[in-house]
Amino acid sequence: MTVAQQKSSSEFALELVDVRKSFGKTEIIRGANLKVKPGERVAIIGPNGAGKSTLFNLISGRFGISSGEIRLGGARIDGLQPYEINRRGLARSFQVSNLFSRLSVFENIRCAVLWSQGHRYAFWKFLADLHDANDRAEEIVEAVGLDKRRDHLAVNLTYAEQRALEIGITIAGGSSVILLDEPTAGMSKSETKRFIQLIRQVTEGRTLLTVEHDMGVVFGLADRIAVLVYGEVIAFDTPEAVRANPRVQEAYLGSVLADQQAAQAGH
Ligand SMILES: Nc1ncnc2c1ncn2[C@@H]1O[C@H](COP(=O)(O)OP(=O)(O)OP(=O)(O)O)[C@@H](O)[C@H]1O
Repeated sequence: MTVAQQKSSSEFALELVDVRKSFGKTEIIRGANLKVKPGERVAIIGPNGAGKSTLFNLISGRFGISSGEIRLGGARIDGLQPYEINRRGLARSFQVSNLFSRLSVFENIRCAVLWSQGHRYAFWKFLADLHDANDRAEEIVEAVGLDKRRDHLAVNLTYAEQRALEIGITIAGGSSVILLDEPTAGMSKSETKRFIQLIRQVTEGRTLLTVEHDMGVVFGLADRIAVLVYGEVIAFDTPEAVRANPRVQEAYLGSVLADQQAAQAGH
């Protein structure tokens, strides 16, 4: 049974309780609170330097927190190593540069499936016997729309296809909580639209957190939006409520939406 299939022992898939993080004397995350329900899609937005990437690094265990608590399905995960957090059901998107460029799409995803099952890099001789991993990898290749590219090397994929492969690798272990860092960055408008649809499909039934700058993606994908400003979550609500929130308008969204409208008017 994968972690995603286990019944959560908590009302919340992910909880941040007064999380703080300092680098040296500078406090970057200043008491962040967030309660994400199972199956919710949440976008974290905020100005440059607000601490969005840092928050992802804290949740996924790359950095330790200075104080507070982080809970996954009710159980504390702060203080654990990234691989331990991953085993408990939280997966963070790999960067494109972490793909095995000389392996095919299928092989990349099969590696991720095997890794999630506890195999490391000495598994090659057993590959032919690992039917379950093969079947699961086939399903994921299809789910991320790369079936026609199944046997192509990762290095030969287009950028958008590499990002799709990255999503496939992220979901391969069956994690219940998925963290995606700017999943559509660098894509064209039409690629972005297709990609939002793909993310919606492959994360169906899972909890999704994205860090995102593109407001089109945010409003197209998120059930709720967390607005991070100076290391604090100043609003966590539906897209409509966040858009209408005067504090958010003042701190962030007013200027972002004005910039986007100006950019569109200029085209
Ligand atoms: N490892 C680190 N050591 C010291 N300072 C850091 C470290 N990582 C991040 N910071 C600082 O923390 C602050 C928040 O950075 P972070 O990258 O989390 O913001 P962000 O909201 O993701 O920004 P952006 O939208 O520009 O990506 C910045 O001032 C950054 O310089």
